[in-house]
Amino acid sequence: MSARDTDLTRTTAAGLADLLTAGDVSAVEVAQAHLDRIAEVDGAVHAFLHVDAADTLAQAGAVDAARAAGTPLHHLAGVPIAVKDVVVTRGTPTTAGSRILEGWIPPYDATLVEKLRAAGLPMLGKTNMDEFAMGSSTEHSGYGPTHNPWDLTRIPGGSGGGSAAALAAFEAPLSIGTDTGGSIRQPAAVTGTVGVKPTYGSVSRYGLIALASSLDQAGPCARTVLDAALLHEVIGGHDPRDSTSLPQAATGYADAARLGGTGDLTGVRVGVVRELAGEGYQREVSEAFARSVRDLEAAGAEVVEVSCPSFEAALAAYYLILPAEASSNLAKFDGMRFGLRVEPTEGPVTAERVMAATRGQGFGAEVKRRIILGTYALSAGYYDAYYGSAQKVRTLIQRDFAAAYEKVDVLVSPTAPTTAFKLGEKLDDPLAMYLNDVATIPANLAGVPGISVPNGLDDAGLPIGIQVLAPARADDRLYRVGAALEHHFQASQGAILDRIPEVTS
Ligand SMILES: NC(=O)C[C@H](N)C(=O)O
Repeated sequence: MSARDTDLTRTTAAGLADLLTAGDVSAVEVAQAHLDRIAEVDGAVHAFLHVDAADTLAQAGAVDAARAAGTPLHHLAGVPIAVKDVVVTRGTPTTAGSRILEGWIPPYDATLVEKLRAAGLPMLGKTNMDEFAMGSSTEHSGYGPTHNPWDLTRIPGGSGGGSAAALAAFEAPLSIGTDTGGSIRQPAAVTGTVGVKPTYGSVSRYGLIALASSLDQAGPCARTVLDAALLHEVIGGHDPRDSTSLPQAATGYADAARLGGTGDLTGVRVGVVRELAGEGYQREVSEAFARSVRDLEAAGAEVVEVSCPSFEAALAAYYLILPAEASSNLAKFDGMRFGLRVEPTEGPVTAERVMAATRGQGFGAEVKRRIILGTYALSAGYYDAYYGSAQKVRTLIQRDFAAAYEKVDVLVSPTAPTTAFKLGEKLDDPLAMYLNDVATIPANLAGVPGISVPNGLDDAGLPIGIQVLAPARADDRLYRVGAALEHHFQASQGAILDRIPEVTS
């Protein structure tokens, strides 16, 4: 790999866009540099499930040709991107990390993929994830785990560990994730990258393989807050093909990031959520959070403590609502319509027996656990006690957010209770795994947006994240406050990813 290639893979998306616009590099060169990097390190990281170099280079070549012909292009045209494998891509295998979808090639593109293609962002490949986005470590992938580039013996977070690891390993400058309970923000936190869960309904769900439809939200992942904002503007906006899509354009995010990048937060009211700090958080995570709160005050923000008592019940409510919705969404994987089909080894080949054999073999243990939980929670005699109660908690959480936002503009908390743990450490303990999302889940239940921004390293040199939450449709505030936090952190300690050890295969 040449020195120039190294520079291109370490350049931000905004920086690459400037180089491309100025004609200093071609889209093919940028794509090739990232493909070389993937070839060099992905054997060790395993961020990608599928890479098709010829296809990526063809997309990049088309951008170069359009530029040469004088066609007006989007500013990010030619900046390559990795896409989580839960997002359907026409002609490119899409598995959602599950063996049950092995070999399935979608006949259409998700709306967000159409938007990426229209803006000219060449797709580098599909990234690894926990099966159907169920997990916080990417170890539940049917295709083997992704390794955290900071320490290959540790998890990269989940479910979108591949999308986060690809950024931290400099394999891609941008990626797409989905966040149902924290799957964009928690991987961002444990890999030292930036991840945004937009307001529910602000990025189309059309073409996402649904986990829990009332919670799922696709969003941008990047190495800087500005890059995430630029990507959000590409993928966001109303989509008539998604019945829960908001009638709102995705504009003003990059401007908000630039404003926050000055470091000034005069007049911004920030709430520290009492229930999302303190007990159960790793010491260094709490210390880093306290330091950022002082940074926010120094930046001119007015910081107060707020209480959201029902957040204590968020995790429990989530683990009723999510399995209930997932058990219904996953019913379509029946061995007849998509991907895997397993016939019973003996006896008659009936539809029911093909379904049982396919689902028995095609789904992993975590998926089966949640289907069973969800089916139980929805069953006639228990519906009110479980699903009904969980929906009531959801309303209480929404009310807590609404009351908090009467007093403050944004809320802050640590993103995840701990830094990256060892591969295998929590695999036999589902509850310990679920607790990773304790601070991220309330936002999904309420539909409000959140961002995770790098916020330091623990004593072992592993990244820590801070989360900013805003009211629905006020995603611009995430970018303003997130960029200010990034600015102050970098001014005192430099960019976190400058301290990542080189990946050795
Ligand atoms: N997709 C997510 O946000 C999922 C979350 N980590 C879970 O296991 O449910």
